[in-house]
Amino acid sequence: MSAQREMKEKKPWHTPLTIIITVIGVIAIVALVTVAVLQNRPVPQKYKYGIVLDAGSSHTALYIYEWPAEKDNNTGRVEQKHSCKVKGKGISSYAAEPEKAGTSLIDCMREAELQVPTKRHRETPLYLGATAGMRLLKIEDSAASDKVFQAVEQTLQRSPFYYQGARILTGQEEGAFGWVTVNYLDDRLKQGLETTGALDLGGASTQISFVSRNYDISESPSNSVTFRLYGNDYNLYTHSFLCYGKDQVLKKALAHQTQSGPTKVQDPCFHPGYSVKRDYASLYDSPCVSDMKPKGAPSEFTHIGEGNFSQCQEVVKSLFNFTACTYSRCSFDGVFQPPLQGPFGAFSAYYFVMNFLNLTDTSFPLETVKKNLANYCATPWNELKQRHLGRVKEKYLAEYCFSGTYILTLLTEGYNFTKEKFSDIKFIKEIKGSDAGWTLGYMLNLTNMIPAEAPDSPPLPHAGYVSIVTVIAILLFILLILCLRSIWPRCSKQQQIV
Ligand SMILES: O=P(O)(O)OP(=O)(O)OP(=O)(O)OC[C@H]1O[C@@H](n2cnc3c(O)ncnc32)[C@H](O)[C@@H]1O
Ligand SMILES: [Ca+2]
Repeated sequence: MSAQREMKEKKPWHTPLTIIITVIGVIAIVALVTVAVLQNRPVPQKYKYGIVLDAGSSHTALYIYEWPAEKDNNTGRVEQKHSCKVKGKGISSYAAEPEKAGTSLIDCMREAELQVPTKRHRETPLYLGATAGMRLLKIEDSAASDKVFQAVEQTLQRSPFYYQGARILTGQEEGAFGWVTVNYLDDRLKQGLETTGALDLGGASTQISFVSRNYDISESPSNSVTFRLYGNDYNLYTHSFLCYGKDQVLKKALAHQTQSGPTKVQDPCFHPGYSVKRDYASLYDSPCVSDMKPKGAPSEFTHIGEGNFSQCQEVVKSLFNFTACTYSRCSFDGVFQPPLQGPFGAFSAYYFVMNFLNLTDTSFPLETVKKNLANYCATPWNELKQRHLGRVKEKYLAEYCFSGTYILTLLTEGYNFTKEKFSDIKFIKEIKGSDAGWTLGYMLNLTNMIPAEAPDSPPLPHAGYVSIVTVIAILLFILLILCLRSIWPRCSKQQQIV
């Protein structure tokens, strides 16, 4: 009898009640873990889309962006899904035959229809933003600019997407949205990190945008844009220089060298052995140079290369006005610029040109970069053609020496990037798979996808919350078992005594 009692006292959890509690506990824990795993398994992602057409001076490009459908209220990342380069030149080049500006877009619009799932077409916003090419056409011939827009609108309205309009961006918008794109893609805005300045070099205009601490925005209000993004305030300095894109600045350089109306121009910015006939009418056809056209010039001139970097730099420098400045400090042409600050990302033609010239590595001293460019400029034209033609457009190849010289001069003399500051510049094409440019920032702004305030988020991520609940449940269960183990012998003892 006493031996039996001892056995019961030593193994109280072998009673039917303890076994039932243990089984229920195990089932509860398995159920809890299963729910947690199922809840956290990846579900097939649904996306939303947005389309922006960048109608630049030299060409038009279509960008498709996508973001997770259930997260569009500010937490999902917007990424570039696809881009399409419209064949031919920019829409402003169709001033004489505006319908063609519309039809030129059709191929890329078809591509977009295939890229965006059909059931999303009607809700996908579609925007077109035109930049410096259309700004110049509007100055030159406002009626022609309107006709180009009408033609473009006709094509876009026929698309199945949710067309939201076509317009010319101001230079300020172009600069500011380029800055938003770069900093959004780098995740600098959400985290409130120091921002990256944006340098954009187009065909007809160029933009510089950066945040400069302690700068007085009231000194030049037209150069300042204020943003409140994710709970942080930014005072952005931005300026767009019309006629300082690389195509228009080349016209300015040639205009500068043909003021006496010569039949022959010896140009230090083109390679030795380069010789091409050009006509005065097409050189002076833009508002950037039209008022400089020499009177009584012949119909054409021979453009001859000399390949001399330092002389080329003198020609380029002469295009900037460094004397007129009514502010405390200026970049050039009397434009206010606060002190440069922070890292910079330089994209579009900055990247195309410096990448071709193998000069994107800014850890090299500026002097070395200049020496390499000087060697390149002195290379005979025939040698370059043999090396690159077939892979590089002849027009681009002929102009890399000029463009490289312009880029270095603009950065160092124009914006005042000193030897030390030069290494703060990174030449970039894209960030995490999305092209650097104004289009993404433009769409994020128009779709209100960057909130002014930081979104409130739960203190723990979902997976963390489930893990903690599971661990606590297991601990409680163990506690219960321990408790039963210590109480049960006494209970059973009492039962036995009774
Ligand atoms: O911003 P805007 O001034 O309106 O002009 P855009 O948008 O058309 O200008 P891009 O950045 O597309 O191109 C800038 C310039 O670079 C030229 N370009 C494009 N690809 C190039 C390459 O691979 N090599 C050299 N130049 C290139 C292009 O013809 C333009 O003159
Ligand atoms: Ca551009």
